[in-house]
Amino acid sequence: MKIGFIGVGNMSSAIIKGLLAVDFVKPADIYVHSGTKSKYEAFAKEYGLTTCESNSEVVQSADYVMLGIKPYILTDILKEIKETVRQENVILISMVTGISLAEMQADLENDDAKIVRIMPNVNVEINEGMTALKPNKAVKESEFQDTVDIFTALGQVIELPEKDFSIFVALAGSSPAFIYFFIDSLARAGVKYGLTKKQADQIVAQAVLGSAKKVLTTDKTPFELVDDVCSPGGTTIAGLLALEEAGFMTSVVKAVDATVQKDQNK
Ligand SMILES: NC(=O)C1=CN([C@@H]2O[C@H](COP(=O)(O)OP(=O)(O)OC[C@H]3O[C@@H](n4cnc5c(N)ncnc54)[C@H](OP(=O)(O)O)[C@@H]3O)[C@@H](O)[C@H]2O)C=CC1
Ligand SMILES: O=C(O)[C@@H]1CCC=N1
Repeated sequence: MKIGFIGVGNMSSAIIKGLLAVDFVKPADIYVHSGTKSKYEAFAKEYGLTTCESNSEVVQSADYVMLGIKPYILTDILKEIKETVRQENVILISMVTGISLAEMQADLENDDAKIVRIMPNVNVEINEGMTALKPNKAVKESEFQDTVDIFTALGQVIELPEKDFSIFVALAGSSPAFIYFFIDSLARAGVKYGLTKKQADQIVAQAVLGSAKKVLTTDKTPFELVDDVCSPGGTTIAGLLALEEAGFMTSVVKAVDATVQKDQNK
């Protein structure tokens, strides 16, 4: 399988590193092109990837082409590659937030163009990603299965209707930033009490990792797990009530609301 990337920024490079880590494809079977030649050439050289001279050349070279570009340039890029897309049996995989399959087909002026809309997160780099996928009608079952296989190699996958992509962005696409921020805040409190930041980061990250694994492996709900940690009259309930007095759950929901709103106003 040959996989192309139009745009090799934070998200595409995380996907590439994750794929190479599990030998999903040979480095030379990954084709890249981005906005700045010096940047994508240096990245390609470091990982042994194949460079292309244009976005259209990526479409000519690869079977599956990921669109790893910002929403505001997607229309221009689709117009740039639309003739090549017509000529090649290529499957486009768009990770671009807020742009529907129908909008992309319209930009390509081609309802037969094969497109899978996805929403990954940066943790694909360590093969612990969470990716949502939705193919358009033109994508064959075997082609969609290939796309699912790519992202299964990079973590967990879920097929979702497009109407759920905005909330998925908040819960999985953007949430690593919220979770890193939570980890940093908790660790910083550790520094306030005399730990080094390095010690505190490690302690908190392991606590978050263990808690996430527990949620994924138990039949209990997260709320029941909260109860299990809160000893009557103990330290945890004191901390938990202070967290809620400061509006923890409301803050989290507000973050999700803002993320969803931004995604829908792209
Ligand atoms: N970052 C994340 O965690 C996630 C991002 N996404 C989505 O992925 C997409 C990419 O995001 P991200 O990787 O963070 O963004 P970056 O800004 O890191 O990367 C954008 C890429 O687009 C390239 N680019 C700009 N102009 C062109 C052009 N004319 N032709 C080809 N490539 C071009 C840039 O090239 P250069 O730098 O060489 O100029 C760069 O490689 C966005 O739509 C985002 O919403 C989705 C899920 C998670
Ligand atoms: O911030 C963004 O717009 C992208 C989408 C999800 C994560 N990063």
